[in-house]
Amino acid sequence: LTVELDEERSSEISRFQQYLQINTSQPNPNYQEAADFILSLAKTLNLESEKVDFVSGKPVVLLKWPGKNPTLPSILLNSHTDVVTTEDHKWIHPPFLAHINSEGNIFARGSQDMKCVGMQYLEAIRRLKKAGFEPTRTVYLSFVPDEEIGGHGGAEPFSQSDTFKKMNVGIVLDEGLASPDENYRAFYGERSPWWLAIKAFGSPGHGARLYDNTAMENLLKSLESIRRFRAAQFDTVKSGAKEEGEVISVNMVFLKAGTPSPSGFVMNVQPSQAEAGFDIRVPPNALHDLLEQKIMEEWAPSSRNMTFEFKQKNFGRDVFGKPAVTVADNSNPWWTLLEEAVKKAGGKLRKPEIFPASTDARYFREQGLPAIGFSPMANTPILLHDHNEFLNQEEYLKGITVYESIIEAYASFVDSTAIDASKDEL
Ligand SMILES: CSCC[C@H](NC(C)=O)C(=O)O
Ligand SMILES: [Zn+2]
Ligand SMILES: [Zn+2]
Repeated sequence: LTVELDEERSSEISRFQQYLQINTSQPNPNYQEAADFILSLAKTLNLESEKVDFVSGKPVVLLKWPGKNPTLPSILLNSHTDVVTTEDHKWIHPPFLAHINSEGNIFARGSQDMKCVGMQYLEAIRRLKKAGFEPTRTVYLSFVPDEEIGGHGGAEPFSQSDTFKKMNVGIVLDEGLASPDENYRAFYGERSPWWLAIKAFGSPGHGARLYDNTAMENLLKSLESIRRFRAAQFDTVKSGAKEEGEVISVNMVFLKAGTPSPSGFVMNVQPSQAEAGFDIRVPPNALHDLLEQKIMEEWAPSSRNMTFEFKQKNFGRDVFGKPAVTVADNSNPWWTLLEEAVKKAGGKLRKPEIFPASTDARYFREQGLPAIGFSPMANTPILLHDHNEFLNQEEYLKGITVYESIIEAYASFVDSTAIDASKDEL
């Protein structure tokens, strides 16, 4: 049952609750209130702050903790301010109340994805400042809008802006996933979203007739082919040969066909068109050309009177055309520092993974920057986008300690090449 928290810990929890209580759910997020809240916290921490609308009405809040050596590349701690929608009546506690139950579980939309991380960054900085720590590298925090709908109003324009270039970012931290066991998870890349809609056309006709080339039949052939492909990919995950992030996933997300009638659908007319939509996720090293060919030749061939359209398509490539992944071994000091810092804070890390869905980290990787996805939530069921999303308060507080350790290590890190480079400039 709940442990009594001291005053400092109680205020950390209560600030988290306040952030969760701001309804920033898509499609109508209250961004202004969230921005005002973050700016008010920044003031209490003496951080420099700026609000930039790269897209009108979609504020990015930028905070800065200046380092002693501003010539060194900076650290960027990114989080998104929006959350996904909720079906309120299916929750045991209202999703924007941030109710804490007797076990210390804080129920709210965004408690895992990812208001926890945004607040933990700030609380870690609060603790580090109180302990008298001074960063060598500059630490930036970005609170960005619209991650849940693709980042086109947030991280995408931000990562491509002059404001971003001037920040001279050397490493980005962004969101990860909860872990049901005691090990934290860290992500060095992610699958690219391909959201595909296919349409089949065919001759309409009497519902009792058997004839070739109906729209439904044309679409069904695609569905059979896609289902076989999905099953084969899933089998390699089930057998343990591959991780979820290493295969192509294809899930049907809509089906649209039939001739409407006041009582539902006309039952004795075979319709002249039928559509289906798929959420496809493509691993960084997958062969894009082969998949595209498959879509053209098997899933939506024009020879079967079919067309297709991508609602979202990202190749996950950096500026050099290489898969946008971050090196996750000891040849990347940022990776080693993260591993050591987590350990020092008493945590354990699973081996690095490909994030199965999408995050804003892809935009920073596309700029050629290392970015690690990490949300310190161990012993926690994965509830992002689900009903009754919650995070335990003890786990939240532990996460702050983990970030204290990471931020201290990152902001103090001075490698020899960086020293040489900064000397050259003098
Ligand atoms: C195409 S952007 C959508 C982003 C969203 N992110 C997560 C983590 O759910 C997703 O993967 O669907
Ligand atoms: Zn998220
Ligand atoms: Zn999300």
